Amino acid sequence: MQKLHVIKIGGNVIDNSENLHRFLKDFTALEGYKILIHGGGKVATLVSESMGVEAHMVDGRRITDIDTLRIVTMVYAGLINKNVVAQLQHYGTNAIGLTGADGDFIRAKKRPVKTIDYGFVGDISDNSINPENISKLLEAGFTPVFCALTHDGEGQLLNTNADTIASALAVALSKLYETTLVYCFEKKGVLHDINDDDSLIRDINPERYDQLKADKIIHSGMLPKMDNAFTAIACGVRAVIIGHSDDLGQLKGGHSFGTRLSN
Ligand SMILES: Nc1ncnc2c1ncn2[C@@H]1O[C@H](COP(=O)(O)OP(=O)(O)O)[C@@H](O)[C@H]1O
Ligand SMILES: CC(=O)N[C@@H](CCC(=O)OP(=O)(O)O)C(=O)O
Repeated sequence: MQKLHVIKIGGNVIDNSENLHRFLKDFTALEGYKILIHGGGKVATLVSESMGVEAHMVDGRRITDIDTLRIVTMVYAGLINKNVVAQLQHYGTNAIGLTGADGDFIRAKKRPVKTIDYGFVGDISDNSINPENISKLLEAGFTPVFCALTHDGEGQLLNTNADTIASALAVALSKLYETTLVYCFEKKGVLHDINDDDSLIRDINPERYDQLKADKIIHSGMLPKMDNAFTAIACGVRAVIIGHSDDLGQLKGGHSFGTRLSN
């Protein structure tokens, strides 16, 4: 089996042009098949509020009414995706920018209304990604760059968390490739103390994760990220790394970095 890296980059890195450029250069230098997924929640919130549309998040998910959907479509599929693709072309990666609607690569279902109406937020279910179709792009020499939008197959775009898209892509593609999922953000990895980069936790298994959650060492945005990561491992992804975008270059020599999750 050939190797594949599925790499997600978070909103705080996208927001910092120096970090973003360093990351995109290191991403280009990484050999073999790769797919990039970017978030951009922070930029979407800024643009939304500048247009007079208040941003609401519940459990790390954006309440996406029709005005918010229009804004996130402009920001994720337009502003961020096309800038990332243009920079990657500049560094020498033949990137192709995509939403889940392009090529029918990622379908999702609008989240049903229970106690909360999330609006146009999509959940990805099993078999909603066809890995063979994405593989055709990889084999043709393209590097897919996905933003945080999916579609329902009936003409409706949906907003889907970028960590979830990365995990779902990694799981689907692990049927064809030996896949490593990498979550890059602005910290060294999962930390004992989020203000101390020297407090990196190098390995976490599900038992340790339960303990770290109970001790409130892991909280907020890191919770859904870890849940997505453990789901990926349970479903066939070979390894998951959570670490700083500046350290991606370490993968080049076959080294690891940040926090490594295992079963
Ligand atoms: N133990 C921890 N170690 C590192 N970050 C943590 C931890 N617990 C909570 N966090 C928070 O999780 C955030 C990352 O989640 P999120 O903002 O969703 O990431 P992304 O930028 O990739 O979208 C960090 O910025 C940090 O504030
Ligand atoms: C449904 C939902 O919440 N979608 C996310 C998609 C962007 C994202 O995931 O961005 P980060 O990775 O930068 O957080 C949102 O709109 O914020």
